[in-house]
Amino acid sequence: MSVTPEKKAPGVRVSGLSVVYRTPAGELPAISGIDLELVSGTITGVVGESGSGKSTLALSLLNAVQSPGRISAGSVEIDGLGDVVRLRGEELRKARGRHIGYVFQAAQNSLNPLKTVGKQLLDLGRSHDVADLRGLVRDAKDLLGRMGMDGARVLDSHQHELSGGMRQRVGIMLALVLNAHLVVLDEPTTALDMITQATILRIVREVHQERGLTTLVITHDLGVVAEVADRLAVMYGGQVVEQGPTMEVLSAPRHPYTQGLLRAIPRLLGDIDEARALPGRPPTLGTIPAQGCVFRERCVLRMDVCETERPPVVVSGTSIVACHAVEAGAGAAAGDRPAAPAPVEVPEVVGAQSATGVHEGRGEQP
Ligand SMILES: Nc1ncnc2c1ncn2[C@@H]1O[C@H](COP(=O)(O)OP(=O)(O)OP(=O)(O)O)[C@@H](O)[C@H]1O
Repeated sequence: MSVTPEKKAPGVRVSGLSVVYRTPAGELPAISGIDLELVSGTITGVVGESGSGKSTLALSLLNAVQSPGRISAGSVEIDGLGDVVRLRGEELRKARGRHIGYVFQAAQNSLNPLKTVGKQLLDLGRSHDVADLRGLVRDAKDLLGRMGMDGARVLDSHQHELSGGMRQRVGIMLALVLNAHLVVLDEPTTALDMITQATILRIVREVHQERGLTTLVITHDLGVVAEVADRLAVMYGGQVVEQGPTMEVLSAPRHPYTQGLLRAIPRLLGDIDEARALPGRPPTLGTIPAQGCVFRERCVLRMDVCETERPPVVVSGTSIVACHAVEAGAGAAAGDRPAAPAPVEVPEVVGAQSATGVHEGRGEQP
């Protein structure tokens, strides 16, 4: 298959995507049957608790799921590249970096400690047949300068000479410098202080607009998506349970899980007791229910059908929610509706508090 990438923000359509990991108990699904569209030129945020499958989804966009994992079903159609799940070898290597830029979790620790950043930049350029290496260095300095750093100094530095926030910005520079038009950022601001986090989110937004990108931001922090994302997808137990325009989802969440996540965020103003942690724990690979609704164990709207049937997808405008109770409520007369919790406020502070409490990054690299 020949790859003829378009040099403009590509649209991405993820359809029926499932990934399994091999375990002593057999192959178990980490994500199953995911449908998600990244609209050309927009920023999509994917949010969910640790283990919900966010990083696995991000890796799938690059066809970079490593053994013991594998994509077991579905497709990832990227405009100009086709179905990435079918790409192999050199085509796949070229697609990554050149057409799909990415910063993976723990990017802060993924630089080569023995080489300067500049040397690694040149290696990257050569491996992608960049003819104008001077131009590449110029672009890198420019990007680093935009992110508030002295580009020349950073390129001359080794990893240990840079702070965590600086390394994170170097990671973002390396994701953008080959001029990819689809960019995947997995936890771009985790482990950064609030000021650095706000700076990085502003840069992500600015560069996205200036360069005309399609961007996917993976995070466990609802404050981060509220800050940068045009659209939001909420993951739980390896499935997307709600998606739609960010402000719509945050101001009128319909899935009980999204409602629970929002309630768990303490406010700057107001009574701290009003923040209510979502009771229970998210499922692990071995405990994701094989049938029915993956969220039912923690759900206040649980019904009998949730035990056996995967929730139907309820579409309303450009928002989608997968929930039996929402479907029943939407279809029933007002008096018969399940008692949906009241709407919740949009988070006020960027990253003031993780939506999900503790975050456990593993720092896997493709
Ligand atoms: N290499 C692996 N081998 C076995 N199981 C894995 C592997 N990588 C991920 N998993 C499992 O797959 C599920 C999804 O993990 P994933 O890392 O995609 O979630 P996540 O939402 O990104 O979590 P986090 O925010 O902690 O990174 C989890 O149950 C995880 O334990």
